[in-house]
Amino acid sequence: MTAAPGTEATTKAAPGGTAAPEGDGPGDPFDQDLLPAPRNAQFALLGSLLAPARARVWLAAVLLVVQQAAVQVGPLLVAYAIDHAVPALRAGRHGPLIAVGCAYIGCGLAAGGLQRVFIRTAARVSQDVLVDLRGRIFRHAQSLSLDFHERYTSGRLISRATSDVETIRELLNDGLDELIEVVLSTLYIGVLLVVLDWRLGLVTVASAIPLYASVRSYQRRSMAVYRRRSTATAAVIVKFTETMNGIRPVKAFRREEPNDAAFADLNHAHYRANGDALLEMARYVVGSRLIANITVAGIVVWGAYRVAGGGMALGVLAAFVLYLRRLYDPIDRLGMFLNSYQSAAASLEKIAGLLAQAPTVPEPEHPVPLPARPQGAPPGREVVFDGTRFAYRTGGEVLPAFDLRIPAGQTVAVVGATGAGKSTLAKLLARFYDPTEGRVLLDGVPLADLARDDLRRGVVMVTQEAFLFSGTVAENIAIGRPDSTRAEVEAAAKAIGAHDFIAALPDGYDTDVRKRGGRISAGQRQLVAFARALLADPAVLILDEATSSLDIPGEQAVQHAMATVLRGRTAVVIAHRLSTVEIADRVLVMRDGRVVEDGPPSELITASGHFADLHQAWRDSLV
Ligand SMILES: Nc1ncnc2c1ncn2[C@@H]1O[C@H](COP(=O)(O)OP(=O)(O)OP(=O)(O)O)[C@@H](O)[C@H]1O
Repeated sequence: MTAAPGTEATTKAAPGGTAAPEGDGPGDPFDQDLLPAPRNAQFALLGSLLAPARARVWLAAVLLVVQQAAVQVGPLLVAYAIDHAVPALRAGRHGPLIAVGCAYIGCGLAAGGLQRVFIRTAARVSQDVLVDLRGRIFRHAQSLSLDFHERYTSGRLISRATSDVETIRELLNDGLDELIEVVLSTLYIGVLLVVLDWRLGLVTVASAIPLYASVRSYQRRSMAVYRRRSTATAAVIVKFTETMNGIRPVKAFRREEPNDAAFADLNHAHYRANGDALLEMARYVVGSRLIANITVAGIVVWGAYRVAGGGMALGVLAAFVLYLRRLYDPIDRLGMFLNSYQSAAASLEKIAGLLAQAPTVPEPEHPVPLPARPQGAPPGREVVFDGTRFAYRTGGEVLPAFDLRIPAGQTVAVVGATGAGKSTLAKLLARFYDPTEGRVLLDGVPLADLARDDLRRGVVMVTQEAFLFSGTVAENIAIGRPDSTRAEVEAAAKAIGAHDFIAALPDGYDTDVRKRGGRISAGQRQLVAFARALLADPAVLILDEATSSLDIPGEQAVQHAMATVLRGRTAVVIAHRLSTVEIADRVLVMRDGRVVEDGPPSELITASGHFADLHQAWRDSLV
């Protein structure tokens, strides 16, 4: 047995359900949101996400280049109207003004049409990227080994897949086109200004130097703030999900108030990080507007003197001022873009760190098939622990040089004090972990060499939490063998003795286990888990027997079901009940990661060893 039910696969829960990730100390990367990744992994990730949409990205870029050209013609037309169409009008010629008006409307329509196509193309690209990214996070998180999930909490994973993906969505949907637009319009306008009047143009271009410095300093300062904000967001999500996951211990230990206080602290830290981010943004906007306004004022004054002196046409000055507005207006939006860029960069870094984690229990490169069972051989398969040593990443050695042979078809009950290493033995046999040294063999084939499908068919572990997924009772049983028919599902349930209670549910086998009326008791959940295992029909079944005290009829039903599911295969039961030990062919007593007694139950009971003492204690507890 390991942690409290429901927490086994994530973390060891502290009282109150506020699970703390286990770490190697202050330097443990798993204490941080940011996991170690190769340099520039985030750019490689972005590149690989955009690669399938390369053609669309180019199309969007070309559309934007043409669209911006159409947009930037406007002030030139105004200059032409002031300097040429108005004098022509004074001379009685209407043609130039009508031509300018039509050209203005034409450019506006073209820009609008192109923008529409661009938005649709960009939206497709960003949707594809997001779907791909979410899928990659889910698939990768699922493929990572149990030791990863025990250290990196599920709350953090959720925040990677939700809030981090969301910030990337914001960048892709609202920020990226903004940046390209700003860069393009700056280029167009810069060239047009120098062409219109090179002296004033150069002054404007010179103003880019302090503006660039302002952007760079904002970027530097805000990166740290955005990292902090994204970590604070994740902390809020982690606290929320972990508290709700552990709502039972929260209630049992009356942890509501301390939890409220802890959540309020995290919420406040998030508020402060958010406030700091906005403050940085405000500083940037104020600074860059000041630079822009000083430049505009200087140009208007100098330009006015030159117009008055006849060195410059009025229309050109008007176009200049219009262009300056267009040049400086996006500065605030550039800040907003940098804002979402910083958030997205921080999120992308975290997601890249997650995706860079390799499973510690990898699929074999050259899988070895399980040998066919000879005719007449006993059912099940032989299990051998061959010089197996094992230590969790966080902690000392749990199994020191472990040797064990379980012949095919044998039912072994494993008993021992808490922390003796029983669950660890079971998890090594289910290949949740690989041994630090030595091997675990199934009919002579190391588990590490078995293909995933062979391993799934070969070894099944039923944990005591008997987890039910959302869906119907029938679907939950069919997880054991997804291609099974309804008749096979019902046959398994009948064999286990679960049919009657399932038939009595509001919709029988089609009852949704998460909906009202579909709630089933702990003992019934165990029966569903047994039916699932029976349907899977593995060669080796590992059972982490529930310790929860069932009522007597419930206990009897579970005992009967257990006997059914264990029959005809190799079985390892982490036994907590006397009755379970009695149905075993062999009992292993474990202490400190070693087998200290090994034999049939009847022999061990009469001997004067550890098992006899345990047996006596059980008997006494039954009185
Ligand atoms: N995920 C883990 N990370 C680090 N140490 C662990 C982990 N799981 C178990 N341990 C440690 O390994 C040792 C053996 O634990 P194990 O769960 O195998 O014992 P057990 O015999 O099944 O005990 P119980 O009946 O209480 O579950 C214990 O000292 C435990 O603290």
